[in-house]
Amino acid sequence: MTPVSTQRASTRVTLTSSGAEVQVLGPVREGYERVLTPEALAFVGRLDQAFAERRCELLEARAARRAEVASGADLGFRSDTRWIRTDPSWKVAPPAPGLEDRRVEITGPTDRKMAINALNSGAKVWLADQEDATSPTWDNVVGGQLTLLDASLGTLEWTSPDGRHYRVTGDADGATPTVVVRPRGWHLPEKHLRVDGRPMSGSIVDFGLYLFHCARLQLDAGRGPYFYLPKLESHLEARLWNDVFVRAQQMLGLPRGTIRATVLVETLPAAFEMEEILYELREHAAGLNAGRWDYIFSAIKTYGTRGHDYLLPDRADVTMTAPFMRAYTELLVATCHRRGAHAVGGMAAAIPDRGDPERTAAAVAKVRADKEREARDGFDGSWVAHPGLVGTCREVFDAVLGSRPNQVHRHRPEVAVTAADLLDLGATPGEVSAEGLRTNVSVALHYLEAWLGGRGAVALHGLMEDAATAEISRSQVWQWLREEVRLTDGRAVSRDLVEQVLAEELAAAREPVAGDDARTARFVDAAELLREALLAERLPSFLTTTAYARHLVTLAEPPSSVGRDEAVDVRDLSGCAAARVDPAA
Ligand SMILES: CC(=O)SCCNC(=O)CCNC(=O)[C@H](O)C(C)(C)COP(=O)(O)OP(=O)(O)OC[C@H]1O[C@@H](n2cnc3c(N)ncnc32)[C@H](O)[C@@H]1OP(=O)(O)O
Ligand SMILES: O=CC(=O)O
Ligand SMILES: [Mg+2]
Repeated sequence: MTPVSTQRASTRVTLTSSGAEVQVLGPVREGYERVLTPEALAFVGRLDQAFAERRCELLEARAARRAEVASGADLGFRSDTRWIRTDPSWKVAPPAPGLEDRRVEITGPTDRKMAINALNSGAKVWLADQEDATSPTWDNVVGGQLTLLDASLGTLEWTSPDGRHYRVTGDADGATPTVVVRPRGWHLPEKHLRVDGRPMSGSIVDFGLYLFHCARLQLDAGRGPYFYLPKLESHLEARLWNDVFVRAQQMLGLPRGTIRATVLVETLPAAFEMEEILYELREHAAGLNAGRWDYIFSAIKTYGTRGHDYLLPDRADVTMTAPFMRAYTELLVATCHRRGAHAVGGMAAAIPDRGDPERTAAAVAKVRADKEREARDGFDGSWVAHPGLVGTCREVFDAVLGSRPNQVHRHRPEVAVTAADLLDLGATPGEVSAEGLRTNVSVALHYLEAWLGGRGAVALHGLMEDAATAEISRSQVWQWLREEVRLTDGRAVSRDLVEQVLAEELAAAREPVAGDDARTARFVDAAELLREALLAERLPSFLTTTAYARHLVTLAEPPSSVGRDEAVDVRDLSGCAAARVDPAA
């Protein structure tokens, strides 16, 4: 790697190297220098430089496709890539060490306590989440990398404020899960790190820092640098990731194919390109995951302006047995197994409550039923949100897999899913109720408040809520308002009704935190963000891009040549400011 020269201000590091000038605008707290080394920053800076333009083009392509569907064109399987789907000869790479058996995967954010609990949970895989379950504050981004570094070094420990000491001991046999890191999606920028005077991609930062520091440590431990790739909308986005992998491996002297990636099929457009996505990534592909929550959100985002035929009922009624959801998971399993890839199931949101055994039993029963359906359908393993659910998921998959590590051999030639099946949103049974409307507003409000406070996953009403579930809640309200849907109580959803429910929910949320100025202020900010998103003429692409730009960017000091507003343009949501229309808006 080219040597870099470093100038270090108290809280700002400027690097100059062959072509990459990286600035750290976030505070550099004690310990951060272990992750933000000149070499690591130069590495992510160069990667970002190499792929920034393509990232922005692909984000624009997302916006263009959404506009086409809004004006009446339908999604469909591509004709130009038909040969990929019909050529039976290609397969993805065989499973890498530590990824052969994925019967139970625990997901969770990368703070130290949760990480240790996940590593001790008995799961086969820990999805170390810098995405749906993480609020990307600067401290969470860098702190998460420190957690991953210490976990890879085997030195991860933590003491809670009440004196409880946490360390990694693994399961009863001392085994720890394989670590699979989920970086942020392509739409999110990292505004605390700049290269050539513009914000870097959050995906490249999360991926690049982990790869740089931990790839060799993971390989030495008999595993490897593994990733989950979120929110892809096309095979061209998979190609971009593959090219990033090839370049990154070259730069670090890692053999091609060392990295492995499991792609979340969690957007409606991506469901039409599952096979192409595996093909693009085939030397790095480990499998596909059915990311059900973002998938529902994407269905609303993509078809939400197409009228009653595409209207979804209350969130609680949009289950995995809805025809369009069933079509999606059936296609995913069949596609994966045809190509030798793992099919990994999704998240049942019910979670245990240690203060309420009855609620816990009901949650466990729900999760069991969900995992049983997945195991029967051919999935090779699935996700849980809580250590208390690891045993349930394992039991269910043990019963189907026995001593085999997976059921990739189980082909599903009988599965014949059409474009119409994937788009059959209107056949989802259920109704739109006043309670559903209120729950959506309440969940989105409470989730946003937590997110602004640095927590990316929370338990609300006995369910795990994260960025994906909150996006469903707010986009449903937007769609129901647009369609002026009649609720089961006879009222039509109107601006006035939405404003009224939001005001009532805000008042109810503020009451128990009266006297806590920080939380009160966050609820007010959350309500303002939510109000804009619910009443916007055009459904905003993501809640998190606006919330991030306005509230999560904490500069140690602006770069000397520019002021704060210029350094962090709150209108620039994606870091693609040059684009005519911000594709993340
Ligand atoms: C749509 C998607 O993308 S799904 C994937 C992304 N979402 C996630 O990963 C959410 C993961 N789950 C969570 O974050 C948590 O379970 C929450 C926030 C929902 C609930 O957490 P809590 O309120 O702390 O639950 P609870 O009090 O029951 O936790 C009991 C213990 O289990 C730990 N725990 C709970 N969930 C997890 C987890 N996923 N990973 C590791 N530890 C966990 C808690 O830290 C706590 O530890 P402690 O006893 O040492 O204090
Ligand atoms: O990331 C998973 C999802 O369901 O969304
Ligand atoms: Mg998701």
